[in-house]
Amino acid sequence: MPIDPKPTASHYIGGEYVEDTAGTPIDVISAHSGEKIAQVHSATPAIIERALTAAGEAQAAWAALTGTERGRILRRAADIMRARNRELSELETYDTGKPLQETLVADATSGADALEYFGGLAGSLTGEYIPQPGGDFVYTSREALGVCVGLGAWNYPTQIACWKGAPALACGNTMVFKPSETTPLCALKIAEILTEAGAPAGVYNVIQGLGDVGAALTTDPRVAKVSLTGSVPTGRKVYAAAAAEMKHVTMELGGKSPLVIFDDADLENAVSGAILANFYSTGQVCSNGTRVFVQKGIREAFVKRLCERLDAAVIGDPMDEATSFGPMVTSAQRDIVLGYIEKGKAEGATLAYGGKIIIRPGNYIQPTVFTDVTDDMIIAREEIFGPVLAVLDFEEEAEVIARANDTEFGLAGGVFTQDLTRAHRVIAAIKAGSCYINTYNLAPVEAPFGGMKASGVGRENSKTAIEHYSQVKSVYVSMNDVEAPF
Ligand SMILES: NC(=O)c1ccc[n+]([C@@H]2O[C@H](COP(=O)([O-])OP(=O)(O)OC[C@H]3O[C@@H](n4cnc5c(N)ncnc54)[C@H](O)[C@@H]3O)[C@@H](O)[C@H]2O)c1
Repeated sequence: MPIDPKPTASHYIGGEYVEDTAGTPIDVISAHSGEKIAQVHSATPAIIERALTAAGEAQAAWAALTGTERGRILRRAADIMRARNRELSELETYDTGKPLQETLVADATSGADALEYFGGLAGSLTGEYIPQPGGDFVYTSREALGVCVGLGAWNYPTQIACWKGAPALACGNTMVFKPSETTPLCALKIAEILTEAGAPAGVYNVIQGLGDVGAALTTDPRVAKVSLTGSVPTGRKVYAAAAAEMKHVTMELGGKSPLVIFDDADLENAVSGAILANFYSTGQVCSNGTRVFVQKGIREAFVKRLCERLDAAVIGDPMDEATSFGPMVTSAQRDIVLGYIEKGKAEGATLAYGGKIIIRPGNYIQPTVFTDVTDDMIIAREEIFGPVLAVLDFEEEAEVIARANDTEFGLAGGVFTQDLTRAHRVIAAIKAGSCYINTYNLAPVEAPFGGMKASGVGRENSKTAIEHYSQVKSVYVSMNDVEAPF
C-alpha cells in the first residue's frame, strides 16, 4: 500500500505544521486518476508574516553556528531522506504523476545528495588572507545573505526544495520556500526532516500559494535573495521585482535545447540520449533537448529506431514500478501540449509517432515525435514542456551550430558523435550552461547546473552555488601609522 499523501497541515513554520483555513483552498489532483487526493490552503498575509518572522528570527543564531555544525544537520537530514526514500518517492509520484520507477532513483536521492554535498562543504567556507605592503593585510570572510526565498516549479518538487535549501542553509541563511501550487506536498516533508535532523525552528519554512504569495515574498524588504525555478515569463517578473530592491537572485528557467546527432554517432546510444532528452518525466524537464538535429546520413535509421524503442514504453499507473511513462502533471498542461501537437501538424511537420491523448482517467498523452520540422515552426521555437520531440535535419557542422544557437534560450545542449575533437569543438560553440557529450540530462550535485541567455541567472549545485548564497566581506588591516593629507 502506498503512503497516504495528505499532509499534516498546509504550511511548516518555525519548526511545526501550521494551518490557516482562511487561505484559498488548493486541491491536489492525482495525475493518474483525476481524483482529489489532498488539499492545502494558500498562505494568508498572516501566514506570510509568520514565516518571514520565523526565518528572520532564526537567521543570526543559525549563521553563528560553525559551518561544521550546520553541515552535520544537513548531512543528518540527507541520511533520513535516504532511509525514507520509498515513502518520499511515493509522495513525489502522488505530487507529480511521475513514475515511481523514476522517483525511486531521481528525486529524494538527488535532494539527499544536495544536503550531503553542501553539508560537507559548510565547514570549509573560509576567507582569504591577502598581504599588502608594510605588513598590512586584507582578510575576507564569507557571510550569509540573510533570509532567502525559494520558489519552486512543479516538475521536481523534492529536488528543487533541496537544491535551493541545502546551499542556502549551508551558508548560514534561513529560507522560506514556496512550492508550486500544483505540487505542494513534498517540500513539507523536507522541512519536517530538517527539524528532525536538528535544524532550529525557523531555519527552513514552507508556505503554500500561487504567484501572489510568491510575489509578496519577493518584494518583502526582509528578504535578501530570491531563487526561482520556473518559466521565463515568471522569471522576468520575479527578477524585475527583486532588482527593484537590489536583491540577489538565482533564476533557473526554461529552455528549448538542441541535441545534435552526427552521422558517426553510435545509433543505439544516440536514440537512448534522445529518449532521455525528451521523454523522461513525461517530457517535463527544463533541460530537455527537444530540438533534435539529425545529420542526413543517419536520419532515417535514427527515426526508425527511435519509434521502435518508443513502442517499448510502458504507459500506465505511475505507482506501478513497471511503468516507465506516466501521465502529465495536470490536465491543463496536457491540453497545452495537445495544442502544440495541433500546431505542429498545421505547420506541416510530419507526425512520425504518437500525437494523441490516451483515453482513460488522468492526464495521459502518447510520446510524440515530429519529423521534417523546420527552424521557424512554433514547435521548434517555444518550450512545450511535454513529451514532444522535434527532428530537424542538417548537413554541415557550421550550419547546425548556428541553427542550434538561434534561440532566446540557453539552458542545455548535447552532441552525439564518435569524433571527440568535433564533440568538444561543437559543445564549445553551443551557447548553453549545461552541456553533454554522448549522453544527456545528467545533473550530478558536484557539477554546476543552470542556463545562459533567457534560461537563467546563476547556477545551482557545485561549489559555484556557494557564491550565489553568500557574500564576501573584505577587511583591510593596517599595521602602520595612518598618513593623511592634512
Ligand atoms: N532551469 C531549471 O532548473 C528548471 C527546472 C524545472 C523547471 N523549470 C521551468 O519551469 C517551468 C515549469 O514550471 P511552472 O509551470 O511551475 O513555472 P511557473 O513559472 O509557472 O511557476 C514557478 C513558480 O513561480 C511562482 N510564481 C508565479 N508567478 C509569480 C510571481 N509573479 N512572483 C513570484 N512567484 C511567482 C509559481 O507559483 C511557482 O511556484 C518550465 O518553463 C521549466 O522549464 C526550470
